[in-house]
Amino acid sequence: MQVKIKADDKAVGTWVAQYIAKRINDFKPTADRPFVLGLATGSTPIPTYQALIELHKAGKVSFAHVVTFNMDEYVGLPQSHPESYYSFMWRHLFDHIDVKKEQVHILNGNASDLAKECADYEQKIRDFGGMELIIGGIGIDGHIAFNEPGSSLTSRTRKQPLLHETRVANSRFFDNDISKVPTHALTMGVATVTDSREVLLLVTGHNKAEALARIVEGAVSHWWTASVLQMHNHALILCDESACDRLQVATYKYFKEIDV
Ligand SMILES: N[C@@H]1[C@@H](O)[C@H](O)[C@@H](COP(=O)(O)O)O[C@@H]1O
Repeated sequence: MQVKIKADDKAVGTWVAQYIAKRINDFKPTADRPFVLGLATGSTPIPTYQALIELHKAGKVSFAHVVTFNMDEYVGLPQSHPESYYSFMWRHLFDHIDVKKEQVHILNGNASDLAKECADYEQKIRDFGGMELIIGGIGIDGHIAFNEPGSSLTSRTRKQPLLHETRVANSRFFDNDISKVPTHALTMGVATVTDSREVLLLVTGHNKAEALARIVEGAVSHWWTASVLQMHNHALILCDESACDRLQVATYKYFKEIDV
């Protein structure tokens, strides 16, 4: 696991967008051999999406042969709801780049058979040969996608109850009214995420400082599910200065020194 420390969330977004664009361009995707990209929601990736849109508009990257899979979606929230992850992704990224609806995959939290929806999603990822790169954020409790504390590190795409803490955090998108926040989500499992050949974790802001310290310095644990990235052979954490507030000085200096 490698850690790169940037000044702020904007610098993280710029770096990650340039990195994604380079990975897509180096891959030289075609219709028969698309680049399979995993994507996330939340406020953390927004600067990355803004920077990706700018790169696209400047002609530096095309998504014509990119296939996307989103990490998660709320259960029972209408797709048209402004806070569904479907709406989020179109609003913040897909509406502004050259991606067509059929290239985009987002779990359907209103499917009549949710278990089948999850199994089919896993199969679809496999049919595309697996994900080349996935980007994600973390919750304040260290969850990756919606893999709340206690999720098996070998878990697969499934329905997951949301912790009270997560619903409180996400209530800011629902008029600060926790009763409006869905109680369940469909989420890629931890192992679905780590099957990606490369994982980029974005961690910004002081409220993620404890999670970052646990994930980087703590033991691999189902209690801080993103800590599983310690076991991944191509995982990169992009964080900003304020997210480093709880790292040991030696850890901070080490990652600064080796990032040349
Ligand atoms: N399911 C999402 C996660 O994918 C995201 O990482 C997390 C943090 O969101 P934010 O980036 O807004 O702090 O929120 C939700 O729980």
